[in-house]
Amino acid sequence: MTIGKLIDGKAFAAGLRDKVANGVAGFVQATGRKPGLAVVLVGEDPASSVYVRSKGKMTVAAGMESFEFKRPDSIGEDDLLDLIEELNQDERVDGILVQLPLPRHIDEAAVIGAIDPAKDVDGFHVVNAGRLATGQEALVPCTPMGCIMLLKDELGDLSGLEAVVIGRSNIVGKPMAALLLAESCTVTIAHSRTHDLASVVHRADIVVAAVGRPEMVRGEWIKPGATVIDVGINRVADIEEEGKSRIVGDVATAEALAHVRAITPVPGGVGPMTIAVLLRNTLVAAHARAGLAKPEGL
Ligand SMILES: Nc1nc(=O)c2c([nH]1)NC[C@@H]1CN(c3ccc(C(=O)N[C@@H](CCC(=O)O)C(=O)O)cc3)C=[N+]21
Repeated sequence: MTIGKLIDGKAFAAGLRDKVANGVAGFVQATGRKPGLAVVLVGEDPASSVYVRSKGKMTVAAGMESFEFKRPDSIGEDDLLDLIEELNQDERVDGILVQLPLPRHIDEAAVIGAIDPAKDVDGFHVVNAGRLATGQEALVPCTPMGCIMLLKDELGDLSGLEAVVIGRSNIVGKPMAALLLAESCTVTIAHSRTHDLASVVHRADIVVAAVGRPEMVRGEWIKPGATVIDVGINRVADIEEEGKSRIVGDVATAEALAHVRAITPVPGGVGPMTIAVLLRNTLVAAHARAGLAKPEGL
């Protein structure tokens, strides 16, 4: 049996961050200031803290200004909304990211809705979601945008291809489907209520798995020669070493490799792309806010 290829998202993301760094240098020359990204973290979740730290490091490495705001779990919604309003008004801030999920007592939609859409580098505001859905210029959610970049790099023109997205979240599934549709794919959104998921997936030339269930998509589900993007990041107990954990995706990668043309690994696939696109979106937002043309090649 032939073996498919692993898509090196880590390397692709590094290349994208280099392009962003070049674009940042141009922006600094044109405006005399650095693009700025503000990240807001509520609570002490260790995994979230790790991601926020790594975002901050990569922001600075790309030549941008990083502003981090940590607030306790106990923060009231009003105080969080006040912070966002401050960041909306701050001229040094081009991008605002509020790390999700938020504590249960805070209305996530209200917080996202308070972000200036021009600074919404996550692309979660309804204005950006609506612009994406209607084919207008928008800030696009980082993870789906990263997936599209990997797919176009692997396959070239996507038009006419059968794409199945598993998962219907506002963060990945829905914007992913909108982007695939914009590339003229035939798009199906499958989810937890879908009947006979295996058969639905078997139709697909492109599979995007974003369900958050470890290795749920099995190798035999995959149509021979399909390209698979695994968005899942699931921490599971390591059976080899007691007390240790490892990260697996939503796809049984080893099985799938016997069927696919190409598949993204976890880790080292979509995850690094998410942060690289966040930097890209921050640079794009900075250009728009400064009245400059969109940076080329990004
Ligand atoms: N407003 C908001 N925007 C986000 O974009 C957002 C968020 N909230 N909340 C949390 C999730 C999670 N997330 C990840 C980003 C990069 C990796 C990543 O780089 N992962 C590496 C390393 C994985 C590891 O070893 O821990 C990989 O997959 O290779 C993972 C997860 C962004 N998120």
